[in-house]
Amino acid sequence: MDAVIEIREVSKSFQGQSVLERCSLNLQKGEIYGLLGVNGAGKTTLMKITGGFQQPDEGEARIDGRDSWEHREKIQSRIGSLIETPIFYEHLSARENLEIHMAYMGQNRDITGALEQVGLSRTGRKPVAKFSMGMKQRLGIARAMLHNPDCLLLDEPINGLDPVGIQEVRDILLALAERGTAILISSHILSEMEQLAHRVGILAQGKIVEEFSPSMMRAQYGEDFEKYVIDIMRRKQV
Ligand SMILES: Nc1ncnc2c1ncn2[C@@H]1O[C@H](COP(=O)(O)OP(=O)(O)OP(=O)(O)O)[C@@H](O)[C@H]1O
Repeated sequence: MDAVIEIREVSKSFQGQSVLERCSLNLQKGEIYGLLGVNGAGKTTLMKITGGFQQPDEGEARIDGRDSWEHREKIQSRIGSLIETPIFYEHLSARENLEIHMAYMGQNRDITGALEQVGLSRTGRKPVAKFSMGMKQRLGIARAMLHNPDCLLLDEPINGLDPVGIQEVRDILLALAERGTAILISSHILSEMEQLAHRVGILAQGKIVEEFSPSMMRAQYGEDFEKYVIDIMRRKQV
């Protein structure tokens, strides 16, 4: 089966400091891939390169066969992404922000349904400036998935969400994957990855140093599962 996301031997340095070093990974249609790594491991950088928001020094990222950097405008109009803190028109409401986004994407989708899905349907005319961090995060998720993208890039999407929000987002992502969306998601929270990801990759020393299926790993290691994974992350840290 063809991969929706293909990252091949991507390298990236900032001011001579290598962050990614010949990093490769693939994602299939309908797959949720969890990117796990310590602070500064390069997860956000990898997400940005995947979505064509940053140019790799070497190697390539492809979405649906297209080079993400070369075709970044087209790619970014097709994928959904939530990378770092989402930026909104702060003086406008949640609905107005989504309307502007839809106009930009040249689409007309069910904004009411999307707001309901993320629990923001009753925010009315309240400007985003008055939203809590979790509410902004929910709005970012609604915006990322509003146009039913084939591919979603989500950098720590449950950051700032309450347990209800986490459950809602988890259900939404599982349903999207069920319908065929490929989802690359980063998180620091292993238990969250376990409940969501089909495959988890540990990013350390600039590349994926270990890949596993959380359910198989749990079956194999039982209660020692977390310890095993944290040990790998610790050992591979530079
Ligand atoms: N534009 C930039 N200029 C300089 N350094 C950068 C830039 N972007 C990222 N870095 C550096 O690259 C490294 C990896 O950053 P990145 O944000 O990708 O890590 P991360 O795994 O997402 O971290 P966290 O879990 O803390 O969010 C860090 O040392 C960061 O300071």
